[in-house]
Amino acid sequence: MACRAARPFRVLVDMDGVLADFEGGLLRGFLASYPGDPHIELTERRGFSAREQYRCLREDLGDKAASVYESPGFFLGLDPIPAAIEAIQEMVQMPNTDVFICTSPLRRYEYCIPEKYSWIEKHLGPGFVERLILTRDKTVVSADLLFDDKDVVTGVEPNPSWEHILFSCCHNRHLKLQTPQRRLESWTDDWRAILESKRSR
Ligand SMILES: Cc1cn([C@H]2C[C@H](OP(=O)(O)O)[C@@H](CO)O2)c(=O)[nH]c1=O
Ligand SMILES: [Mg+2]
Repeated sequence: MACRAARPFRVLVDMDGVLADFEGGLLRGFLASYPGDPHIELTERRGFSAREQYRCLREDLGDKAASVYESPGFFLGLDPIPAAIEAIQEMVQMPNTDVFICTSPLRRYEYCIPEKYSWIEKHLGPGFVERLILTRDKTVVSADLLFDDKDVVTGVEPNPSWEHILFSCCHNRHLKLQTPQRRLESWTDDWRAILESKRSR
């Protein structure tokens, strides 16, 4: 029987909270749109859903927070996470490595989807748009690693092929990981070591 050559190592990189600063953009947009209302400082953020935490602060604030990220221009206007652009540009050049950006669109997708494409083109160039995977279920995408700021990434596949590396973000910083779960603190942390350790397993 013919042997199949091993495929290149495959990395999925999440977008919001990992490449694009969703939380910083939300706070900035909220303060601009609702200056008289209470807000949540980034150091006080807990839990993945900003809408839920704003709703707990005061019932009407959940919808106000959502109105910020559902507005035209929100996703395109997000700042890159520090050192993210340099890191993914370097990663994509690594030999025997395939890199994809794997992101979930909002349910209200009309601005979010085209703006995610435009953001990639703006910050990483048109060639990178080819690497964009949009899915509400990341568990069905096969890869070796997934860098994602969401603490629990679930879907229809109970045993995803990737190892989830939790990317630190204001809403997950306080979480204590269960062994053997791993974290990347930032793009200035040693992401190369994570790739190499997984590659050699
Ligand atoms: C509603 C919401 C969305 N998002 C991001 C996650 C998804 O992008 P990503 O998969 O790139 O992290 C996108 C749609 O839900 O918006 C947050 O990060 N926090 C939120 O509270
Ligand atoms: Mg994310």
